[in-house]
Amino acid sequence: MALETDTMTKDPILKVEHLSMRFGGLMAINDLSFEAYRGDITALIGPNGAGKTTVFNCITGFYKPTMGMITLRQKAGKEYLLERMSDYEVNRDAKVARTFQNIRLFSGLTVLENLLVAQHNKLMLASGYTILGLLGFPTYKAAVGESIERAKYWLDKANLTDRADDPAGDLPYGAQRRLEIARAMCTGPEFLCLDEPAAGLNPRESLALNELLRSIRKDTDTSILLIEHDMSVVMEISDHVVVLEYGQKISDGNPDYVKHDPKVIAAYLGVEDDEVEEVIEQIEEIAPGETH
Ligand SMILES: Nc1ncnc2c1ncn2[C@@H]1O[C@H](COP(=O)(O)OP(=O)(O)OP(=O)(O)O)[C@@H](O)[C@H]1O
Repeated sequence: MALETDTMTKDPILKVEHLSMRFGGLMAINDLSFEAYRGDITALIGPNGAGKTTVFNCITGFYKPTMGMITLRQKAGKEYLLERMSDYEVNRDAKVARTFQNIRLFSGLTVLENLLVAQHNKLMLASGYTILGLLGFPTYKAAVGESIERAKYWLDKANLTDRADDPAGDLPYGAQRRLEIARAMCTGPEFLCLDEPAAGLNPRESLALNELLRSIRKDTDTSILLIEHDMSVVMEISDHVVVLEYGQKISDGNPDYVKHDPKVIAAYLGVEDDEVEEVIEQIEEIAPGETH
């Protein structure tokens, strides 16, 4: 299969090798291999039921795959075999953060509190897990200051500073999505997995999301893997796209390559491979230049 990405110069942060996941008689993921590169926004796309969320759940320790290896290599070179780790360890040790299809904020806490709670682990570590630590340790005080600075930084990046004291549950939907991403960023992840971040957003909210994701790519060392149905988001912000159908990879490359891949067109239009040429001709007649 052609891989239209310049893989020679790319540094993989995530390697998925021969991943399979069976649910009873259903092979949800079947011998899937792909890489996500450091600093990139990689999109995992495919029709409904293709297996995208299952891949996410395997990467983030929510499912134990039936077979296969998932290796995350941090910037400093340390490697983690994610398929052997719990969801908690994947987050704490490998520094992989995620969001879910359905929003999971603390809706009764304020926006700022949500960002501070996300840094609880770091603060407890700095306290030495003792009351004396909380009261007197300079390391704890420094960690508190750092957490507040980090929260302020992500409030600003997510364009939520003016809503900092409002309950998270009162925010419009698009702002809640950005808050979830800001909260994940407050944990200082090396790898951020976003499950349909643009789902249900209006065009303006979608633009604000794109801006936030671009600023993560530009201003931080965090690499992003996202599942997305909204093709305008995928094509606009992704560096690399992996396409699944029935649990298998059908295309892998840069957005332009994937967009014109007949297999991808066929999968999305729900036609057989041998009908693709005919469909492409029809598309060419309706919208010249949209296909090769
Ligand atoms: N816990 C589970 N138990 C049984 N079957 C499951 C489970 N999770 C997913 N599946 C099945 O695995 C297949 C892949 O599902 P998955 O949710 O990963 O697809 P998806 O590409 O994320 O779909 P969508 O775009 O609709 O969210 C589906 O047939 C689904 O019904």
